[in-house]
Amino acid sequence: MMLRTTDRSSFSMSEFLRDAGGCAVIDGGLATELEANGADLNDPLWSAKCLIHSPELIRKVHLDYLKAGANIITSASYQATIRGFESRGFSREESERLLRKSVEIACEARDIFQKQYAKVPYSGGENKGTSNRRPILVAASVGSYGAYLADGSEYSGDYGKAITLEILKDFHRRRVQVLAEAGADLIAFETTPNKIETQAYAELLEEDNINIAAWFSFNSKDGVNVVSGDSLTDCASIADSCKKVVAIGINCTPPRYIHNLILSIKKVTDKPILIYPNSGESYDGERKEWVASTGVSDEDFVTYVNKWRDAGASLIGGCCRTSPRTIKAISRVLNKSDV
Ligand code: MET
Ligand SMILES: [Zn+2]
Repeated sequence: MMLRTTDRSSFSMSEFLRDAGGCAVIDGGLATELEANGADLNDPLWSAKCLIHSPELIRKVHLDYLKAGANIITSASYQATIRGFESRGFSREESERLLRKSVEIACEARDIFQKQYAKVPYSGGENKGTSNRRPILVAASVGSYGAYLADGSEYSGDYGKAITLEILKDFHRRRVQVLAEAGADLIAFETTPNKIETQAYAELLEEDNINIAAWFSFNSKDGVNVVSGDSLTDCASIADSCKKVVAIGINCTPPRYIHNLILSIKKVTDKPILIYPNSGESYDGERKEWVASTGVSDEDFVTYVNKWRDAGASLIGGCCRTSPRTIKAISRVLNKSDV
């Protein structure tokens, strides 16, 4: 029997962006929208808890984002890790099955949307390049090692001296392989807090048995560097050098910082730039809640969108505490005709 491995590393972001009309809409916050739909995610697995208990809710939220105009939906695997599932009593096989399930749920939502809701279904293949239909990608989310630790270190990027490049590669390797083979179009490395993890992802993508395109997305809390204090341009340059990386950008960062960060990234890459800021509220890791005072309304958020596009971003969406309403507003600003 011949073994076939899926090779999605030849995915073309420029073709996708052309089909999407030059600019694409990323979905909004997944975990926070699951919470808005009633899920209790106060758990080290965060949104991945729903893979075990409420997959239908994940499908609904993906579908809500597609109905709001998203071109890219991001799977519920941000905090889904083999080690995390194993520590909850799942076997290695069951843990891998849950990872695959995150991608399958997103693919199901895309299928349902294309059959039931899309005004003009996307058929890909022979119809590629024809106008008047919305291309949709499934991105498999990979959150950082800090997200797995669930101790707030995805927002400090401080893993301590004991964590080496090899440890990070070993932590992510099988997870990325499983997600890559589950049918996603690309991997979304999200909320990447430091340079060492950026390097780990880049080296993993060069390995023979990982064949998928990826985007690298960083977070910042000062509008200049990534959250650890490492240089954003150093991190973006690592991403730029990696052939499998098809877009580079920023997520889960307050909207007010985004413009400057786009300009920094643009200095070191010609690859497409993606941004999906959070609502501007900040997460208090100790109290485990969002602090609302500096939040940006959906109206305010979308007033930034044209500015971000003019600065060079071509994939725009939202992260934590943004919702299908935010995505609908972004789609309208970007003139998506089918929303
Ligand atoms: N894609 C993830 C989500 O929206 C990103 C979380 S950032 C902490 O749930
Ligand atoms: Zn976020």
